[in-house]
Amino acid sequence: MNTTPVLSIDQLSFRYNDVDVLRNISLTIPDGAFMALVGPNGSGKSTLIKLILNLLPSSARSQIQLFGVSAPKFKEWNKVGYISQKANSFNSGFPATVREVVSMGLVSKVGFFQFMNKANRQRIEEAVEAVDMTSFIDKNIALLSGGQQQRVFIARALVSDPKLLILDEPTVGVDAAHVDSFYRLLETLNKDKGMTLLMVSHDIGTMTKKATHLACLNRELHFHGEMDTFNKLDDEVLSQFYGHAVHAVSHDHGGLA
Ligand SMILES: Nc1ncnc2c1ncn2[C@@H]1O[C@H](COP(=O)(O)OP(=O)(O)OP(=O)(O)O)[C@@H](O)[C@H]1O
Repeated sequence: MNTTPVLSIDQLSFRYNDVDVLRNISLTIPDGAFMALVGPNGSGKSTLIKLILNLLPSSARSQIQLFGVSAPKFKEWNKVGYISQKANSFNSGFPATVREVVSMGLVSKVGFFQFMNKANRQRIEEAVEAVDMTSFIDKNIALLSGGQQQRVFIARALVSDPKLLILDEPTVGVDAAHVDSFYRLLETLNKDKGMTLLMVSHDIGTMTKKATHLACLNRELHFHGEMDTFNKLDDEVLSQFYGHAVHAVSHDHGGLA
């Protein structure tokens, strides 16, 4: 385990035109953590993820460090995998096999002319195996269920062997039967392979059980730390972080809508 945090953010603020979206965010993700980033609609979760991934170039990015390197200078993007919310609304008529979709995770990282050597073909097959989709490898992705398609997108993110996997509401649109196996897969990646996870979610109830660390965002960071610490907080303190919704969650472990 590495003592350099996988991600650290120091007093980051960001605004779209004249609207303050993120205020004074300081956050650390230790190597090997599974951090949940939760917050209501419009709280700035996707904006924060976009800043981390350089999808939103801004001078504010100098407040972010990835693997100990200032984000504007960071080059090792093969260490970072990303599964967006949109993966689940993928055009199901898209004519590509599982193998082809997963190979795209390498094309974007190493360039088209280098990617189809034997070693990379093997990496593609290993990524498909890791998500338990080997028997579907030459099937058209359009013929798969939502849960199976989502596994393929995870394989696409895994193929470059990332050290940090960022997931933006990955269970939206996935049927309940597949959500459980999805969390089992995340657990394997995190605990067995030591992959650090950052997962955006609305569902604080589920996250308190699955993740090791928590960040509660509502434009500002209301809580940031280990899940055990969060779970020991009493209702009064929780309400200050998150309003009445967390008060309810701490009793029944229901989800936040
Ligand atoms: N490109 C943009 N230009 C201007 N304002 C934006 C832009 N993108 C997002 N916003 C605003 O910034 C705020 C934060 O949005 P963001 O998408 O980061 O929140 P979120 O927590 O991810 O929300 P959700 O859970 O609904 O996806 C919202 O008020 C949103 O309307």
